[in-house]
Amino acid sequence: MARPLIQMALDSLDFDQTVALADQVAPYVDIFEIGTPCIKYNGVNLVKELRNRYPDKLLLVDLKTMDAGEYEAGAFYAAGADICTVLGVSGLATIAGVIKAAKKHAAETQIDLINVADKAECARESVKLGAQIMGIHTGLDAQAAGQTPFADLNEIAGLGLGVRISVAGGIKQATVQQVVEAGANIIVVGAAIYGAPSPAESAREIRELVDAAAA
Ligand SMILES: O=C(CO)[C@H](O)[C@H](O)COP(=O)(O)O
Repeated sequence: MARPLIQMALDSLDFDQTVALADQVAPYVDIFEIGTPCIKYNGVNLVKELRNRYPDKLLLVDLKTMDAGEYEAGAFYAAGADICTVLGVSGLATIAGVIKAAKKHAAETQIDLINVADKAECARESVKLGAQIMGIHTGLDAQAAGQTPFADLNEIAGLGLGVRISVAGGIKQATVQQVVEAGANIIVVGAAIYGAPSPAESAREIRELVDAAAA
């Protein structure tokens, strides 16, 4: 099995804390995600800062775009994003716009399937448009209501779409093996790392668990 990537969700609002957390976990993760509240608060300058600081890491900007896809995402790809997210619920015109912006910068587009009623249909149509990554995502509010991403991951992984699958939503040490075995190519972790007494130690553990599960 190809080594799954670990994506660190940087979900603080504070610019300096975000950069400091990235520095702590950098040895153990493959992708830095600038989370949605974080990018809304800090904007394109944080993309430029992380791009300059980490030229060799993948950088995902979790825009969760809902409209004006090409226009909104274009600025973030231009600033150095490798991947931007667009909401599946936004519709195919907006998804196509983000994909168009990504192509201009030789970058990629992730579809966030959060709250999409027919996730399989949305995923199939997005792949036809050229999206490279499907994001299975149980958001923080849904997590608080007791939901998990595992059933959705199994459904979308089972479609055999030939694109990478990302999974997010409370993933932690205890669930890493389950999501790797279910077929996730990108494991997103936020609170289980940034909420730990030692984020670096937690990231190191998750790296070991992901690599062991994929071996
Ligand atoms: O995109 C997000 C919320 O919308 C989070 O970044 C994502 O859910 C990962 O964080 P956690 O591991 O804490 O769930």
